[in-house]
Amino acid sequence: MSILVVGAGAFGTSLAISLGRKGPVSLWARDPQHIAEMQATRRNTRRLPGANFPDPLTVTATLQDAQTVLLAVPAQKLSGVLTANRDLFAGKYLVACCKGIDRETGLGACDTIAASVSTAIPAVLTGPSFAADLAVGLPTALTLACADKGVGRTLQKQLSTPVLRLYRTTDTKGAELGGALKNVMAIACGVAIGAGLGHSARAALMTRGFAEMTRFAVQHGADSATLSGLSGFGDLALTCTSEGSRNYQFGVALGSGQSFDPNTTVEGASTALAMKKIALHQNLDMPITQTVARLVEKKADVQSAIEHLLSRPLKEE
Ligand SMILES: NC(=O)C1=CN([C@@H]2O[C@H](COP(=O)(O)OP(=O)(O)OC[C@H]3O[C@@H](n4cnc5c(N)ncnc54)[C@H](O)[C@@H]3O)[C@@H](O)[C@H]2O)C=CC1
Ligand SMILES: O=C(CO)COP(=O)(O)O
Repeated sequence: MSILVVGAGAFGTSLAISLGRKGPVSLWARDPQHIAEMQATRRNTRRLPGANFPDPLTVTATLQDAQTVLLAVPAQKLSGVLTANRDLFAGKYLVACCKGIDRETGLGACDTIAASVSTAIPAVLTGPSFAADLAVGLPTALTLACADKGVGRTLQKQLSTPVLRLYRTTDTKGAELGGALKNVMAIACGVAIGAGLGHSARAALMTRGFAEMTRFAVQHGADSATLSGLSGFGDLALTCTSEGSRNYQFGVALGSGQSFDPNTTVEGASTALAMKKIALHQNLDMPITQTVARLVEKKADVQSAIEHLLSRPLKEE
């Protein structure tokens, strides 16, 4: 069964390389010059230098007809890509590989897919995985979530490799919310480290952040066990403690008053704003997410954000 990867950023490219070591896979990019470069060099030097393309990987300018489509564009671009390709994607297995909530609609990836391509079967591939690790074949374990059990089994088998181990669940809500919210917590942890608050403060933020993620996800129909798995706790652990994470790096820059390249994909920034809106509408207490949103919007400075979090009423854990 054929595989198409949509989006030749760091993650899409790493997935295509990883799966291309097992069999045929097409990698679609939107920029003709980028495509020509990748076809000539058999590398993606713009986004993922250092990993060669295996022979079965084809770089393509036209979206190929494939039953399994991995959507590896940033979350804020997902809806546009789906709408533009509604007919081609009808009836396909659409696997969202992005980690975020749409700022306009407040929807996660599966609901965004359902809203744009109602006949497709949505799935989510998420969990702790740096593109650079995956591309060079380092062992990685991810969650594959699909509400349709049969399709979930098919995708698990098709997308697993000897070094990419997929665990299956039907809890798409838990998987996508874990991946989206951990990015917000990674920004918060970066801010703490950047502002010199120390590792104990980071551990506190990770723990209270995990409680916040789980509370929100369960209220929205997720299973708390999913949040404790690779897509929640696993990715939180990786992203909040690693300088390889762009969300964490963005937080460090905010916390230390340094500039940050605005072209870098930082999913947690948009997701914090989306979540802030949802929390307001649903009257939910999400102190860390709301604080990150205020920092992103420049409605608070780091010092007042820290003071705000520390002055909240004392409560039971
Ligand atoms: N980089 C990583 O290690 C990982 C990234 N992810 C997730 O993967 C998603 C993509 O991230 P990256 O690949 O790292 O970002 P990236 O910034 O490296 O690449 C994004 C790609 O999307 C393409 N793109 C943007 N808008 C588009 C549109 N409208 N149509 C077609 N293509 C478009 C860009 O040209 C670019 O190639 C994010 O949600 C991220 O959270 C997940 C796991 C690991
Ligand atoms: O999601 C990731 C690792 O699992 C990548 O994190 P960043 O987007 O913060 O780089």
